[in-house]
Amino acid sequence: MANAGFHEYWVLTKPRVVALIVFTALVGMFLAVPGLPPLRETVFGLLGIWLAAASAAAINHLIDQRIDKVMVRTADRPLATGALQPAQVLAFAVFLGAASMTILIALVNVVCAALTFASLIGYAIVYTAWLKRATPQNIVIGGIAGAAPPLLGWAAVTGMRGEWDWAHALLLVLIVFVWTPPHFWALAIFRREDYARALVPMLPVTHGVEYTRWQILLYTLLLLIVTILPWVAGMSGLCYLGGALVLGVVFVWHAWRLMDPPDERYAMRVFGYSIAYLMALFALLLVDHWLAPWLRPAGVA
Ligand code: HEM
Ligand SMILES: CC(C)=CCC/C(C)=C/CC/C(C)=C/COP(=O)(O)OP(=O)(O)O
Repeated sequence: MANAGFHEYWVLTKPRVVALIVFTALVGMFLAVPGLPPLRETVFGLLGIWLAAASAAAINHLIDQRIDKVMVRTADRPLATGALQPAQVLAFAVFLGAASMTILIALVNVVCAALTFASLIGYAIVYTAWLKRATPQNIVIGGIAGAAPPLLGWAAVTGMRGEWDWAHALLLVLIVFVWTPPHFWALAIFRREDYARALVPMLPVTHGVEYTRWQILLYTLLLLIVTILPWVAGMSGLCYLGGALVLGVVFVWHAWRLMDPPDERYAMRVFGYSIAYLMALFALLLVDHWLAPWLRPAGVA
């Protein structure tokens, strides 16, 4: 357990993944209400969601120790190298999870706390301990947990009371859900030998690279369609629609090129684009909501 410090614990929280997750929750909060969302629910809601996602990420490290040791991409993780011991990681994850639940229950609301807890269990236990090892559809089903944060943000500021417009939140969840397979499978194509060695049944290992490329193309096309829905539902305006179409067409173009890629690393370019895509798409939702209300159909908040 030599040399364990802040950095090792920070790495356990998958900080960059969780940062984007928290951003999608923030967008869910802003789109939930006209004007600014309430300050306390926004600040503590984001803190609670961040702590829960970080806790889930730490549990993922704990459960995946054996796999992480075998894969080149993950071999330098704190548990794989022995920089941290399993008991330390467990204590850290429980602390983060308990802090999250305390904050959400005391300062936000129970609906948000319950949905956040379900997402934590969904990713840390259902996906990591079970689905990941069981089926090549692991990340499709497990993707529900990673896609939930816009709904968690929405729940934080509305408590899901009253009107039914929280169905709009489900559109944001649907977008992240459909985005997840091309996001992950692009990386999995490049890292397929890692997964094969670790005996993890990811799609490129079980069904081959060609089949996975087709799936990526199909999901990016579906994503292009699904991202039109916020405009169809009157939740977002033309500013969003235009941006979403441009971003989506570029994603489809990348997926199309991946069918016959210029080089082996091209899959990682698609993976990199997927991250920039989601960031930009959610930023667009926010900008559209705030800066371009005049482009939205009359009467829609
Ligand atoms: C089941 C769902 C998901 C799977 C299986 C998955 C898988 C992965 C993997 C394997 C990596 C590479 C991590 C590394 O090399 O350390 C990654 C990176 C990343 N993922 Fe995902 N992901 C999922 C969902 C999400 C979601 C929902 C978000 C955000 C909303 C997200 C955002 C990111 C970001 C920002 C990175 C880059 C991290 C970095 O540069 O360090 N992912 N993802
Ligand atoms: C409470 C809440 C909002 C939870 C969110 C859950 C969360 C942190 C989702 C992130 C998804 C992710 C990084 C999956 C990769 O796991 P992996 O084990 O396939 O990847 P790895 O090999 O890099 O560990």
